[in-house]
Amino acid sequence: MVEFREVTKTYAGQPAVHDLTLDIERGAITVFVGPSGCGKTTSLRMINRMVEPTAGSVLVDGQDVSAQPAAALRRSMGYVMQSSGLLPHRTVLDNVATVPRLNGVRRMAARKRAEELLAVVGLAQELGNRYPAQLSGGQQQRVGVARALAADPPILLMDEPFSAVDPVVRAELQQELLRLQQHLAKTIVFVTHDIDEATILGDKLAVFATGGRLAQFGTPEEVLRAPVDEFVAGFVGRDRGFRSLSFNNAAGLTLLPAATATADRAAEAPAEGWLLLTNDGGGPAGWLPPGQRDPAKALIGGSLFTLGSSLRQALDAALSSPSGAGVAIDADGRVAGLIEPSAVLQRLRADGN
Ligand SMILES: Nc1ncnc2c1ncn2[C@@H]1O[C@H](COP(=O)(O)OP(=O)(O)OP(=O)(O)O)[C@@H](O)[C@H]1O
Repeated sequence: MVEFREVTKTYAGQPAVHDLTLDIERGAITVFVGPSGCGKTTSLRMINRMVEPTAGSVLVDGQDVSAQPAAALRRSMGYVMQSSGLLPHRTVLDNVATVPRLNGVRRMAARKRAEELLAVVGLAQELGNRYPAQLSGGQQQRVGVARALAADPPILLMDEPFSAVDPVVRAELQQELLRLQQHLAKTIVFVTHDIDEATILGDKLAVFATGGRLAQFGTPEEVLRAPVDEFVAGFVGRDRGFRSLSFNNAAGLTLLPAATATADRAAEAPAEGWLLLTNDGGGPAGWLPPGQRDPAKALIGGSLFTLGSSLRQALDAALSSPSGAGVAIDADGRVAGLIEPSAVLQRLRADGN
């Protein structure tokens, strides 16, 4: 779909991108990741000719982009950037309708489509008549995504789109993008310098190194488990072993039975050992330490492990639990058992890791 062929871009003799050859898969999310100044944005912008290569070529669907009119090419791809790039003097709806209008869609039809897109990206209809400055940063980024999707382009270019919002909103936006992508199946090229964001979103990661060199191209799992050199190993960080647990399915993990009681029955439970309080629906509701059976004294539980999710979640549940044993829940949120940290390690050993 998008191919870089021996692409180099130099500024005043200095390489911003050096000899990049890369195939970007159709319908997948490819993340360009790497430290600041290593050529990610420059590479992205050569796809829609915002930047022209010094040497080499970029092909889209087999056609060299340099042979296509730049303005039309740019309109044929969605583009989302860090500052949402919205036009300040136009309402949200008009911003979203901009590209369809440029493409000749009639005003009413473009606005109707814009209204639908606000819903798609999770924004309330009434925000449509506001101006960008009247929205939060996270809302502005959602509008930016809606605007990029408005002309239904097959390719979406996203340059650090979520880096200006706080971590909670950022995590929400990442999940929204993944949810959208399940239906849309766009070819997405996403730039970030955050390896966590890259592993969450990417089907493939292209790790860039200083000097605009492509250091590694592979799935997030490959990059975390087998970095090709010291640079990539250093960039993906010291937690990479822990992070790569996200790729280990926890099926077969040994669960221990949990001693549970609802708050009104807690006093009747044996005094020894930790007691897991449950609510009426059978879900976890806090922990009582050995010897303590007063529900008002319950300790807040740790993170929960949902059956079927990754070993990373399982280990995190175990490590964050006040009792030292993580709580596993089923799809209905009911307590399914307990996870000891040692069970996670056993499971890993069985996997051969
Ligand atoms: N228009 C320009 N003129 C001169 N040098 C440029 C220009 N654009 C980028 N560069 C240089 O090219 C190199 C790569 O820049 P680029 O923006 O692609 O990096 P990046 O990996 O996206 O970094 P960041 O994460 O900080 O945005 C940098 O050294 C930068 O200073």
